[in-house]
Amino acid sequence: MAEEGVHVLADQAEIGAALGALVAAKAQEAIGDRGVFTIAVSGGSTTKIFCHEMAKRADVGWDKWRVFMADERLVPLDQEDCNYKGYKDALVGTVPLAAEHIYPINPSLSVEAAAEDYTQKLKQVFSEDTPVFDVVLLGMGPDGHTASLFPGHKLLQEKTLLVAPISDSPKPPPNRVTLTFKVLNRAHCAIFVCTGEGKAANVKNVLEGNEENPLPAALVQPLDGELHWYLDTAAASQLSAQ
Ligand SMILES: O=C1O[C@H](COP(=O)(O)O)[C@@H](O)[C@H](O)[C@H]1O
Repeated sequence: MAEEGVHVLADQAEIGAALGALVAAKAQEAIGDRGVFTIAVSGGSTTKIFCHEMAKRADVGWDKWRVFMADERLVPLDQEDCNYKGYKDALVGTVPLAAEHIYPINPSLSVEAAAEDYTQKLKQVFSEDTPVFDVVLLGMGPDGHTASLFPGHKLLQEKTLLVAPISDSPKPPPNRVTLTFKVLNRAHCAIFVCTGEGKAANVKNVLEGNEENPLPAALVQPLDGELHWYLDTAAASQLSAQ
C-alpha cells in the first residue's frame, strides 16, 4: 500500500491506477476489520478519474461499500452537475455496487433541510457521534476549495455540524451541502486528486506554505489518519521539490 504523502505521477491514467490500487487496499482492510467500507467521494475531475479506474475493478468487495457524497450541489439527481449522478451512472450496472449503497442528498428540500436529512443518512450507517470514514476522496478547485468549503467562507470555522448547508457558493450552483472539517478530519484516510496547470499555484500554496491564511484544502489534516495527495506533473509543476 502506498505510503502517505505527495505522489507525483505523469498523467490522469497513472493517477487512476495508483488511486485505484490504494482505495482497493483500503477497502480490503476495512472489510476485513469491520465488514464494511465507507467512502465519501467528490465531484468534478475526481469523479471521472476515480470512476474510470474503479469501473474496471470487479473484485473490491462492492457489496460492502457505502458511498456518501463529500459535497453535493442542490440540483435534481438526474442533472449533469449532480455529483451523485456521476457515480451512479459510471458504477451502478458496471460493477456490483447496489444503487441503494450510494447515498444521494434530497434536492427537493431546502438547503438547510437537505443538510439535516443527509446528517440522518450518515447516522443510519455510522455508530460514532462523528462518522469516521475509511476514505474521504477529495478534489481541490483552482481557488483552493475542497468539497464545498470555500476560501474565506464562514463554514471553515464550523465546529458543530457534520453536514452543512451553503447557499452562497462562489462556484455555481450557489446551493449545496458539504461534509464539514469535523467529519473530513476524522477519516482514516484522506486522499486528494489534483490535476492540471491551473491548480499548480494553489497546490504549492497548500503543500508548501501560507500557514497564516491557509486555503480550505490545507485544513484537511486527519487527526488520526493518513493524508495522500495525487498530482500530475502539471499540478505539481510549481512545487520546489519533486
Ligand atoms: O464544485 C466542486 O468542485 C471541487 C473541485 O472540482 P474540480 O473539477 O476542479 O476537481 C470538487 O472536488 C467538489 O466535489 C465539487 O462539488
